[in-house]
Amino acid sequence: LRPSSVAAMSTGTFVVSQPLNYRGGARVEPADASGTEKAFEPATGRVIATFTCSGEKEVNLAVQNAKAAFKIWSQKSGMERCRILLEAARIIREREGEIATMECINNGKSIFEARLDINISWQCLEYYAGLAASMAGEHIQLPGGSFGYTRREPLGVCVGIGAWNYPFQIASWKSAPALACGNAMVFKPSPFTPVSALLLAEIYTEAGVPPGLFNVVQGGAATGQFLCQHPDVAKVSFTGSVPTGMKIMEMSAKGIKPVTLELGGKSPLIIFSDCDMNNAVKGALMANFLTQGQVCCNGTRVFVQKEILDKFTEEVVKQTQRIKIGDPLLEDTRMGPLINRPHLERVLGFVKVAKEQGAKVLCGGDIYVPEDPKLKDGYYMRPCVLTNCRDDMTCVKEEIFGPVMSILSFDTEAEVLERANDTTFGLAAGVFTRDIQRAHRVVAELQAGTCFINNYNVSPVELPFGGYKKSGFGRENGRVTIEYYSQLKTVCVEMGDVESAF
Ligand SMILES: NC(=O)c1ccc[n+]([C@@H]2O[C@H](COP(=O)([O-])OP(=O)(O)OC[C@H]3O[C@@H](n4cnc5c(N)ncnc54)[C@H](O)[C@@H]3O)[C@@H](O)[C@H]2O)c1
Ligand SMILES: C[N+](C)(C)CCCC=O
Repeated sequence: LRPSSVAAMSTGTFVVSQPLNYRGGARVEPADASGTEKAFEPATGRVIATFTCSGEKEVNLAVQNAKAAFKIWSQKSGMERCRILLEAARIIREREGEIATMECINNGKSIFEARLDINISWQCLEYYAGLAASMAGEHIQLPGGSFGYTRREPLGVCVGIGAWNYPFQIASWKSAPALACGNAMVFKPSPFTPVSALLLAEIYTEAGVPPGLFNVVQGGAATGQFLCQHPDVAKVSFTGSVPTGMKIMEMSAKGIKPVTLELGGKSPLIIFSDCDMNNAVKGALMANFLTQGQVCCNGTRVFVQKEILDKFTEEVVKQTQRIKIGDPLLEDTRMGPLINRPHLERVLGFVKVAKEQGAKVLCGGDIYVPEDPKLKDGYYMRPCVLTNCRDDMTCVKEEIFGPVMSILSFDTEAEVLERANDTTFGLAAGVFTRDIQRAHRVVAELQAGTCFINNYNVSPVELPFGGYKKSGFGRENGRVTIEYYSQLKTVCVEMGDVESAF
């Protein structure tokens, strides 16, 4: 794939002809199989790749390659790792258009958003390159001239398993801190979006990592299980649903492997009547409709204080109806298709149940057929705003993972806090208010790993991201993630004689 050819690509033309596994610094066909999968272009419903899912033998080969590369990489100084990661970040930036185009074709998100995702990805590599160079232990003075020190050491071969909504970004968020700490990685993308992780693998190689440091194996649950159960894997970092997260944790527990779990959510967004209305409306759209609503941290339970309910709702509906749906590769498109047909039907099913349970559809919630004939088999729907919602409705309780916003009204701060926290999820939350004291008081009470004040779904790589409660544990991004990809060795040094108890 060369930048010029891919960047110039139009919807309905791309097919994958190269192998989709990456091992030992090159694309390879897997050594064995556990079935085949098809990847689609959601915009047209076309198959763009049919590929073999990796079996146990291929997973083992990838892990062995990673082990060999780990020996070389883990001996490098932080500065040496920093230079290579910076070079990888530079290449991603240079190839942003090509990578964004691939992401757009395979995932369906608009090219506008795909560029933002790739932008965040190279920033993530830059950030951890910087931290690689400054990673250090402590020196601790002990009595009698003795002393101790700590070494922050890598874990070994880490496994990354990704979801389909942010394919390149997830691969970057996992690999950048892992590699910065001196680890190797075997990454398994979602079988729905197998393509862009290969571009990252090629970029790492071009930047100068040892062959085998970052490998890609393709497949679904069976391949993922081989990875999690492999005895030479030191850690699993998983992004996906709560039910799969539970399985990953169970498998990892058997090998006493640390896990990072980035799982689903049903996050609250609280709009107080003293908010800046313009910003609150924009925030609600950002909280619900990025990537066709298929975002883990979306604020889909929008609690609006009664005094401004009508005005806010009217404006949200007006702006939602203006969202340009269609070919995701067109510059002015802001909403593309959902990931696949079954998922589209699942999301439409949630809207149907919401209506049956008494919610009112103010806009959207139905299939959208673009005028362009080549898009007629794509998976489009119109973004939906629901009102008359109650806390016990399915649309308010369950993660829909589609463009469906539920508006709920509230009277008091105490009431909305209790309702906002009444969920088993705890990924994110947001609050819009001009009252700075209230803003901080409210976020202190919200049971969520990431809270936004007067904005939503921005993700600076300097800030840790992750969940409370069933939304998982461990963090991605920020300085703290170094702790999730390294272990601390304590060295105790005696400068005198041994005082034996015997
Ligand atoms: N918290 C976050 O950062 C974050 C980010 C993106 C998506 N998500 C969540 O991901 C979900 C949507 O993604 P999805 O549908 O791809 O999730 P999923 O759980 O179905 O799959 C995620 C990944 O796990 C793999 N997998 C499935 N079964 C497995 C098993 N038994 N063993 C090992 N691997 C297995 C899949 O092949 C895929 O690569 C949503 O719930 C969303 O909220 C969370
Ligand atoms: C970049 N966002 C919008 C914060 C999404 C992070 C990953 C969640 O699905």
